[in-house]
Amino acid sequence: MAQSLTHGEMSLPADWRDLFALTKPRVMSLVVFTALCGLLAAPGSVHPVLAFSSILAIALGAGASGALNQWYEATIDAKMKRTANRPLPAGRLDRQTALQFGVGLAAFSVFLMLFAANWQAAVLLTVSILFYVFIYTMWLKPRTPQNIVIGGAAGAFPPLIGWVAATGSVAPLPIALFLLIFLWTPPHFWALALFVRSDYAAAGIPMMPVVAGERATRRQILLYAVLMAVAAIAPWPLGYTGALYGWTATILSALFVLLSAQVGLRSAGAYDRMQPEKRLFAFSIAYLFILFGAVVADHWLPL
Ligand code: HEM
Ligand SMILES: CC(C)=CCC/C(C)=C/CC/C(C)=C/COP(=O)(O)OP(=O)(O)O
Repeated sequence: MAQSLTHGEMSLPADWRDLFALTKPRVMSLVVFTALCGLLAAPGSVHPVLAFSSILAIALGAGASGALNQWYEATIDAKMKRTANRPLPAGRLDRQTALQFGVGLAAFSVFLMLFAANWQAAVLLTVSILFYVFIYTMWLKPRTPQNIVIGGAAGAFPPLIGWVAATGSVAPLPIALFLLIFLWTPPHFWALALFVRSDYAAAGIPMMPVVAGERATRRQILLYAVLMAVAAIAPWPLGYTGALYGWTATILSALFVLLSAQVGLRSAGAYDRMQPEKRLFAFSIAYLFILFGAVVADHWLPL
C-alpha cells in the first residue's frame, strides 16, 4: 500500500509487509487450518468457491483481530523483547492506520462470510473477533491470570465457524473440537509464559507465572493437559469419529501429557534453558496441526 502516514516528524510509507505483520500470520496459520478442517469434516459437500471464500473470511477476520490487538497493545508490546519489533512499537506504522486497517478488515470479513456462507457463520465470526478484541485483549488480559483460560475461547471458535459455514448448523463433533482447543490453550500458552515470564512482568501483564508463581503454573499445565487429552480422545468412543482419528488422538495426547508432566512435575527454580517448556510449546503447535489433519482424514478415509 503506497499510502503515506505521519510518524513524528517523518512521513513513512505504510509498507504492506507491516500491515501483513499486524495480522499475526504465523499464529493465524493454525487458526485458519483448524477452521479449514472444521469445514472439510462437515457432512455433505460445499461448492469449492464458497468453501474458499468462507476460509478467506475466517483468515481475514482472524487477521483483523490480530491487528486490533496490536493497535490496543502498542505501548505494552514496546516493553517486551518478544514484541518490541512489531510495526507499531518499532514506529514503522502509526496507530490510526492500524485501527482503520483492523476495523475495515473485520467488517469486510463478516460481510464476505455472510455472502459466501450463511448468517450463522457470520454471527460466529463476529463473536470471535469481538471476544478476542474486547473480552480478551481489553478486559481480561490486563486484569486476571485466568485471562487466557476464558479469553482463549476466541481461538477455539474457528473449527466451529468452518463447520457452520458448511452446514448452517452446529453438531457434537465441532463442539468437541471447540472444547479441545479451549483446553489446549492453557498448556500451549503457559509453557511459553514460563520462559518469557520476565517480559510479562516488565509489561505489567498478570500472566499466571507472574501472579500465581511458577509452581502453580506448572501444576495447572499438567491439569489442563489431562483434561485436554480426555476431550481429544472422547469423540472416538462417543462415535463422532472413527479409529484413524481415535488412535492419532490417543497417541499424540499421551505424548502431550508426558511432555506436560515433565514440565508440571518439575520443581520451580532457575533453569537456564527451559528445555522441557520449550519442547512442550513447540509440540503443542504440531499436536493441533496433526490432530485436525486427522479429523479430516478420518472423515474422508473411514477405516
Ligand atoms: C489466548 C490464547 C493464546 C495465547 C495467549 C497465545 C499466545 C501465543 C504467543 C505469545 C505465542 C508466541 C509467538 C508469537 O508472538 O507469535 C504463540 C505462538 C503461537 N500460537 Fe498461540 N496463543 C493462544 C492461542 C492460540 C491458538 C488458539 C492458536 C491456534 C489454534 C495458536 C497458535 C499459535 C501458533 C501456530 C504459534 C507459533 C507462531 C510462530 O511460529 O511464531 N495460539 N501463541
Ligand atoms: C476467527 C477469529 C477472530 C479468530 C481469533 C483467533 C484468536 C483469538 C487466536 C488467539 C491466539 C492469539 C493470537 C493469541 C495471542 O495472545 P496475545 O494477543 O496475548 O499475544 P501477544 O502477546 O503476542 O500479543
